[in-house]
Amino acid sequence: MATLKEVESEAGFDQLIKNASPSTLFVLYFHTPWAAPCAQMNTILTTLASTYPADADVSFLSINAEDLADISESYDVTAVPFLVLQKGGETLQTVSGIDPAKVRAAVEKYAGAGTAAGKNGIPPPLQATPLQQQPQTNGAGATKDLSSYVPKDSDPQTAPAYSSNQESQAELNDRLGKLVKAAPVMLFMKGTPSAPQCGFSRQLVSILRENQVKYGFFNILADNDVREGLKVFSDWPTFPQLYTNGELVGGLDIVREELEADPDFFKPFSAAQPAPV
Ligand SMILES: N[C@@H](CCC(=O)N[C@@H](CS)C(=O)NCC(=O)O)C(=O)O
Repeated sequence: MATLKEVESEAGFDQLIKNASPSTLFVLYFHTPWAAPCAQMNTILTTLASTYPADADVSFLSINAEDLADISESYDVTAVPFLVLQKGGETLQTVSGIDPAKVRAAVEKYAGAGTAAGKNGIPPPLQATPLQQQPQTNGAGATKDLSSYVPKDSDPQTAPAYSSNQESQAELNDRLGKLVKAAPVMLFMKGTPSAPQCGFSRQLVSILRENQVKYGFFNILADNDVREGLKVFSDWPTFPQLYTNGELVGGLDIVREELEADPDFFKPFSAAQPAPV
């Protein structure tokens, strides 16, 4: 059966791509060791890979986005987890964040379905049950984003569907407490970095990009509990909200002020620096 292979070096990656047949589908999975959602994505992709035979024309590669910065830069990776589907040197599709159904649908679209037996081994969220559902947006592309979703349960597969009445206040606070620490820099925004749904969020994404900050993000339009809960939890009424090491920095205006006062504000979180552990 096919496996998810860790790419060890840029040279190794180049070699793999160069030697591949033009018909091989590459599933490039960018991750970092410190981003909690990547652990879930790892399980999802390992299971999905196992549904294909070893000689299938599909190659699942896991790439540490920080250690192999040249590769992640060449694929415009600004947040993890991030998936690129590529064939014959052409990017066919990207998937940002954890969305098991979307990941599986994307891979199957280009590689065909895996084996039925293997499919049965895919955790439930990969089949029908979404981890969260979101109200339909205006169709601008950010229909679902869970990139830095940390489930309230220890088992990611049993994370609750989006619903206001399923989660007590204490449970929500517990989830929010984990979410704000899901990555050293966490951005709670409207939409996704590639498709922001609000100008303030768009501007903050640009600032993070300019400063080469590696960050996790959460689309608050995907989860109204998080949207409303975070306003109370952090006593901050608007979005975007930026957190570093679990502490609220503020919204767009505050981030601008911080940067004005200290242009190196993001240096500890910059792609140029080793990731804090
Ligand atoms: N000046 C604010 C602007 C942010 C803002 O006003 N956001 C509004 C509109 S996008 C908001 O989040 N409102 C609450 C909501 O939509 O839930 C900042 O510095 O971040």
